Amino acid sequence: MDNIDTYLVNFKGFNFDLPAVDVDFLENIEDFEIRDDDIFIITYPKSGTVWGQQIVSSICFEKHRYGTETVETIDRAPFFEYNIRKKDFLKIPSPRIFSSHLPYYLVPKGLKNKKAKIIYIYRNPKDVLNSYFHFSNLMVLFQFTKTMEEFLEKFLDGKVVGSLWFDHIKSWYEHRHDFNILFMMYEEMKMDLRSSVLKISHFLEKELSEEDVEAIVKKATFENMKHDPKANYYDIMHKEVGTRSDGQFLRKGVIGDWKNYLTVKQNERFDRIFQRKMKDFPLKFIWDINEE
Ligand SMILES: Nc1ncnc2c1ncn2[C@@H]1O[C@H](COP(=O)(O)OS(=O)(=O)O)[C@@H](OP(=O)(O)O)[C@H]1O
Repeated sequence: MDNIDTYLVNFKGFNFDLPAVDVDFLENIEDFEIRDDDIFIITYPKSGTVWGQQIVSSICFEKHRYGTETVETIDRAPFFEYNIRKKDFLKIPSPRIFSSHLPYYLVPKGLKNKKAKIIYIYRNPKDVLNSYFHFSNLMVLFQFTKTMEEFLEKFLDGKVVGSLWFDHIKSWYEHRHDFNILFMMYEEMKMDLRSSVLKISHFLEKELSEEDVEAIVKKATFENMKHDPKANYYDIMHKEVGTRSDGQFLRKGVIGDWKNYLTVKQNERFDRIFQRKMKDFPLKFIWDINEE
């Protein structure tokens, strides 16, 4: 355990958000008892976690899908290592859905039984960087960074919650055979939400009617989530955790917004590092809405 500054703590080589993490929980995470029907949504921060929560919750729970309950998405699919609302995970009825940014080597070892399921959502890292820059400056739990240049430095050094993006995705992918895992790409979800919902429901072995699929797709659009108080995190951010301004969690939800924030020089630098680090990595990335 190594406190890096007032915002970051390093535990076993991975950076956590110091104000939000429960260190005792981390110490015991390896032995956390996994149920066969547990579902984990795992991401590097700002890659579509909350979107995944909304989709998976709507697939698993009819009441969530049709809005006939008052449960917020964060309570349907709580963050595992950031248990902000202090839920008793042992009392959550099955199927439990957890959200997490953990690296493969820190997740409960029961996940290796390959019965419980993991959905790993990834996003092109320039949009991750950009989303992260805005989010960190909004939330009091994260360090404020004046310029994109400064944040880029931190991101490329892995001095952020979640450590290095490159390590996170590469090591999860390399260890995919140890888990029952489905990789989903944010950009594909954006371009074809319906197919993505079907892919996820198939992986979760949930039968859905045409009406169900339609309801889930509708519920998981950016526009719907942005205006749905149970899904948009407004209360938790602004009333419970604390923000520096009136920004939104569901900021833009688009592909390629990084183009509005990275200079040509910053972009070229990113490309050079990306090419070096991701050489031979088989998953493709979509950087621009006009790409396929
Ligand atoms: N429905 C839907 N459609 C498209 N995009 C969506 C959706 N829901 C969330 N988002 C966008 O995902 C970004 C937040 O990522 P995370 O949920 O992983 O953030 S966190 O790590 O849990 O804090 C953040 O991206 P940016 O808008 O680029 O900042 C959210 O807007």
